Amino acid sequence: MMLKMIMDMDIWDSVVLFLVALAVISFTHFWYRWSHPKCNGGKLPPGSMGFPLIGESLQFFIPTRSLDMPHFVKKRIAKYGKVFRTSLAGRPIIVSSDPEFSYYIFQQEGKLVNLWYMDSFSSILGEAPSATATAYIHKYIRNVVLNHFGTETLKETLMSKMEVMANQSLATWSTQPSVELKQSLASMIFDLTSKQLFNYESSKSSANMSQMFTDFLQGLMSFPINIPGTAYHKCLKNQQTALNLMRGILHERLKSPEKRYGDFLDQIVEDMKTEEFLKEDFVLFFMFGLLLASFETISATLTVGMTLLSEHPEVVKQLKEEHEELLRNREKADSQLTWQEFKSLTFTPLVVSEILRMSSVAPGILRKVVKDIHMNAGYVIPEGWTIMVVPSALQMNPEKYKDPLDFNPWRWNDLGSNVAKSFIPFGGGSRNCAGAEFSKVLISVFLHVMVTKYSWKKLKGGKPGRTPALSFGTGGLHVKITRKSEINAAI
Ligand code: HEM
Repeated sequence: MMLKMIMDMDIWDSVVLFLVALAVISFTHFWYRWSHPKCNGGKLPPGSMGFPLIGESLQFFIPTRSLDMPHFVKKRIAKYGKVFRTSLAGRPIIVSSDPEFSYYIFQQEGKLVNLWYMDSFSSILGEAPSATATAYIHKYIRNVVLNHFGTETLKETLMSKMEVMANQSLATWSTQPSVELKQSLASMIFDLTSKQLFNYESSKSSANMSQMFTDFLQGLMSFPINIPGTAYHKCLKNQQTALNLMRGILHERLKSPEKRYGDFLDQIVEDMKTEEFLKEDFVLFFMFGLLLASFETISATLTVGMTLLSEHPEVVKQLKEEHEELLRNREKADSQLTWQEFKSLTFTPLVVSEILRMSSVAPGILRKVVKDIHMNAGYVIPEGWTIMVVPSALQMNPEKYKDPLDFNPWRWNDLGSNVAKSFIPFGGGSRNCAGAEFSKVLISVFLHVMVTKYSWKKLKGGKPGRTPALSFGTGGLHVKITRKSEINAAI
């Protein structure tokens, strides 16, 4: 029957039939190749590559309406186990929520894996840096960040600046009927870090640079289609505007290098004379990255913290007792928090750890595979793939944290080093966050001022979720902040 139909066809029908058959065969072949990527000397970890080109991106971006790990990751772990393969935005990816494997990967820096951001740096530097150059640049970056944001600077000047900043911000906010905390905290921290980085004072500038950065970050987590109207397009435009503003500041500095501001850019401008890799674009991307890494992460963490504290008066009570005890033991009640006092706190660090665990701000920590990785059970991760370690999946793992969605700072009394490999808010290995100490001090100082001088009441919002970046819905977290003296006067 089929044969008769074919024999009855004219030449054009046959050509069309041939082309359709060819297209079906090619597409089936392409689909098969797509869903069964090449893997030499073993098999790939279980998982699915989703649809050609978009992979499983659509499922990945389905929002999760709680602080739990993203739905997508939870579902795939249940189906395939703690290490699985997928494809996101056209890239083959291994997702890990396995503490031992993730720890192993963090230790493989420069051997089996490399930092993903070196790719962007290569395009700025014009060529891929050698392994030695990469290690040198990385060392430079860490040192220069720690010089300006590390323990010594915190002790000497930064912690005191943080307290002044918290006092000023809270005093202003307490005069307002309602404050949206996420945005307000973001601008407060942006002001602190941008001043520390390039002496930027937002009050003296007409451009809202902190908003540009916030919009940039929103777009970064959206689907990467660069056409007008998409979040991604807006994200790239915002990045360009912010970079141009920073370029202007850098040019001013290069014009009169003798002028000193005592900030991070002073050191960079000085080092540009001797360090070849410190080209203008590199410096701008570096500062852009640092600003982004600092203010969004801490403001999101603190907003989650304030939401959780609003729901747990028993934690606020113990926090208050600890900080009021500090004040009682001071000779001068209005003096600033000293490093010694900060180090003497015992309950506050538990609260900060619990806030960091639950907020899991970094949606994923990325590494690029530079040499095939052979795992247990004959699995192989091929060179060129990306590994994404998901902190929320490790930090919300019920095998490690009993009732992981419960905000319970006291759990840290018993956990100690048992969870070292399952507590990675700041990443791990030699690339772990250079701003970890800065962030913990800032959160503690803010809480110190908040609980000793103010009280707050949640008005609306404060429903954190993951998209998969931490999000607070459209409304954020609205609170009324009241100064203690006003509460006392009213009594
Ligand atoms: C709550 C706040 C923060 C969180 C949760 C956070 C998280 C992270 C994470 C997950 C990484 C990646 C680590 C890795 O790849 O293994 C990282 C890297 C980094 N962070 Fe943070 N960060 C925070 C605040 C900051 C701040 C305030 C600064 C700067 C002042 C900063 C500077 C950096 C730098 C420079 C790196 C790259 C380190 C390297 O490659 O050696 N971060 N951060």
